[in-house]
Amino acid sequence: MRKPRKPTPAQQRALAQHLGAALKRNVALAPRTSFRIGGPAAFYVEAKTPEALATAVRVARRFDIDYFLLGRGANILMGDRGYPGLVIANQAQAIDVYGTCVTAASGALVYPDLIDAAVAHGLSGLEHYVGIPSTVGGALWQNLHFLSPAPARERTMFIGEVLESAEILTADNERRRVDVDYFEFGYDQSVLHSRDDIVLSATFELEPAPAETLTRIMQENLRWRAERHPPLDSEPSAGSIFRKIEGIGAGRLIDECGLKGLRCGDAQISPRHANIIVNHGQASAADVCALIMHAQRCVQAETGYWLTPEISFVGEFAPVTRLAADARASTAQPATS
Ligand SMILES: NC(=O)C1=CN([C@@H]2O[C@H](COP(=O)(O)OP(=O)(O)OC[C@H]3O[C@@H](n4cnc5c(N)ncnc54)[C@H](OP(=O)(O)O)[C@@H]3O)[C@@H](O)[C@H]2O)C=CC1
Ligand SMILES: C=C(O[C@H]1[C@H](O)[C@@H](CO)O[C@H](OP(=O)(O)OP(=O)(O)OC[C@H]2O[C@@H](n3ccc(=O)[nH]c3=O)[C@H](O)[C@@H]2O)[C@@H]1NC(C)=O)C(=O)O
Repeated sequence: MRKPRKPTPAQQRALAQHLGAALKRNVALAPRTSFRIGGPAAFYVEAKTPEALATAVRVARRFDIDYFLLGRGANILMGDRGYPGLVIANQAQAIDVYGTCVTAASGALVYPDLIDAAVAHGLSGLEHYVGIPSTVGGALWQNLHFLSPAPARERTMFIGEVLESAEILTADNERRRVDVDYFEFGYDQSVLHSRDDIVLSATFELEPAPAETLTRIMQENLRWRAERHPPLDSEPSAGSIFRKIEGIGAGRLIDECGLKGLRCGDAQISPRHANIIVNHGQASAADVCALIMHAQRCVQAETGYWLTPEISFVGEFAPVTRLAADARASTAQPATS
């Protein structure tokens, strides 16, 4: 990814002129990410509707201003020096239900808002993703997934299976309705990784189902997550740090290298799940990067596998100053607070 640039004075004037009072400066981003890490956005705008989202993106593109589209901030590590360009926070959240179809603006939260709306109408297809932090746009970007219902849990289910169509803003700034095939969904994969399209809204085709079935699936899935993953509210994280290694498991490799519980500053490889790094309060992006690099080196040296990050690294990063040796030493001294 190209290093984002600070807008020139002429670009800053264009932003102020076209975004008006909605444009904010120097806005803290850490509270807007699930990791609660990272420096501020130099320029920041909240888009409350798909139209406002399309406008903000068009302005940034027209004046060649670097921008980042922020969803729930659940799959990113924001750099300690923040984002020097324009952060567009997607807060377009309208949800409409017609028969068995649910249409949501791309900034709507999959959980709780979209799932609650579907379940309240007795509609099945989205309840599997309960407890996973994501906007609708982020969910299509990554083809949000979870295991099929208990007790079998025999396969992975993907949100692409219930997507009917979406409205996108193409890289050429055209608003277009596209169907599910357009997305070329795979595991953690969609066409959005390789094209500059923005999802504005999405329509899901769901199936009627008894309320008891939907409630049971949601309770079982919430329990599954609570048993395996650190709680997001008290131990902020970005979910899995590394991509899945099919049939082996990134988490298993890190665990087998004895790295669970390893700390660097306030960042720690979760003692509960080795593929999740948690922030104990004041962790910096540099602390997280030190743990990532350390895990990559250890796993490669001991198993021959290279761990590829699943999260996106956004903005400007300070150098990693605390290194593996410090991190390893800190495991010998359990935190006192
Ligand atoms: N399975 C699990 O347990 C978990 C899964 N996740 C995944 O993390 C993601 C979190 O979503 P969210 O917090 O909303 O996303 P983020 O704010 O973390 O942004 C992640 C990326 O999504 C892309 N994106 C976001 N919104 C849109 C949009 N409207 N149109 C096109 N691309 C978009 C952007 O890609 P770009 O930079 O290319 O524009 C961005 O880099 C989901 O995909 C979810 O599946 C997260 C935690 C746990
Ligand atoms: C949490 C995420 O997604 C989750 C998703 O919730 C669940 C359910 O579908 O399947 C994946 O988890 P996972 O725990 O199976 O993935 P990995 O981290 O690769 O672990 C694989 C296996 O390793 C073993 N494992 C895991 C952690 C650990 O500390 N020790 C260990 O031995 C477990 O047996 C586990 O099943 C997704 N992770 C990835 C990287 O794909 C996320 O994307 O942020």
